[in-house]
Amino acid sequence: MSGREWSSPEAGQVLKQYSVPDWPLLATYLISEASAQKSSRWCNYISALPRQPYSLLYWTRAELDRYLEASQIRQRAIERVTDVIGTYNDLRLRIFSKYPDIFPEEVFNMETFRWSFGILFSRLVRLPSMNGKVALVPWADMLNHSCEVETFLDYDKSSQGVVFTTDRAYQPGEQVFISYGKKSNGELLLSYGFVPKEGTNPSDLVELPLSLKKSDRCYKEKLEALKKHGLSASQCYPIQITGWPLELMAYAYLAVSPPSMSKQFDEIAAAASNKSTIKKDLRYPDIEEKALQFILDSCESSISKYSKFLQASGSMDLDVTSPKQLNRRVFLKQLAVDLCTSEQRILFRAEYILRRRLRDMRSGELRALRIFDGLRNIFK
Ligand SMILES: C[S@@+](CC[C@H](N)C(=O)[O-])C[C@H]1O[C@@H](n2cnc3c(N)ncnc32)[C@H](O)[C@@H]1O
Repeated sequence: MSGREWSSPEAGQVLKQYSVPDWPLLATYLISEASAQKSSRWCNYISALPRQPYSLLYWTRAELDRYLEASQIRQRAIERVTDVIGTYNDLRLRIFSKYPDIFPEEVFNMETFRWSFGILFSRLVRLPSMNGKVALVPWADMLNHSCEVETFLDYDKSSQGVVFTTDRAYQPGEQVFISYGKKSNGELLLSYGFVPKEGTNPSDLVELPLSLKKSDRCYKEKLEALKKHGLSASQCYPIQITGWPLELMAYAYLAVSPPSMSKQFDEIAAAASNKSTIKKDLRYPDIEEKALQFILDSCESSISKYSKFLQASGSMDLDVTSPKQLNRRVFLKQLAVDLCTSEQRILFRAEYILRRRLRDMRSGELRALRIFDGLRNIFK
């Protein structure tokens, strides 16, 4: 973005001088152009943008705590809000405060940054053909997402524009969708403020938190091994309706492994790290049952958190003082119910698979024990 493209060229020059990265640069640009109103070349585009994008950036901390307590997306939203506040404060301290005439606080403040970041999170397009460069693409960002299409926006060199090709035939007047990428329902809520219909998103997943037990005799050694591979005593792993990653199983092996396996702690912790490039399907038959039980316990503890929220949501006091606030709270609560229902559904599936695997293992062991007892009786 060159200085000439700014309605306020001085603002563009200052940001260039400070080598501001893409996202904060675009966020500042958007605010600057919005404040230029009719004299901005993007006036029509900006006036069509939502005043309040629907992302989780616009949920208060109390709303996140209340409605998303069961989901790990709550933590992601808190981190995102913190990042946006941090980015704004950094720009304010390093740049805006030094050029108050170019960046007056009435225009460049936390509220306008929350808006511009909300717009970026819900409308930026990543262009694979331009090495993943991000861009706001007027018209293309009017397209809604569908989990059922495989149509992505990209830069096309021959036509020198952003294009997409539909993956199916559409009837005249029918709504055309694109894909915002293979994102879970939680990620779609986080950035775009909506949750797809239940069971329609093949990329959906739930983050399952796992933790080492504080009472573990090898807690210190295991934690050390985890830290060495960039992990901590509590880790989240994605579970999909189709299964879970090898890293999750490795973490479970580490959590249940006895002191006699201390020599393998490092190898297991490495396999639990998704940073390791060599994916290793570790197998420790002696502790497999314990590891599966550990995952099952974690699933059940998460499921009960979702159940508690979903049961309470029916009779939840929305604590409002105006009809406008009531509409907002009803809307947010419904989004949270939809998200929690979809995440809990994945956990129910994992619980079913784990219980069946454990039952098969245990009945196999029982059969082996019976055969062993039978043989012992014969020899008696
Ligand atoms: C890139 S814009 C898409 C165009 C949008 N309708 C608009 O012009 O504001 C992204 C926003 O559209 C909405 N959106 C996109 N796909 C949706 C869907 N499948 N269901 C509900 N809302 C959707 C969300 O509010 C999201 O933040």
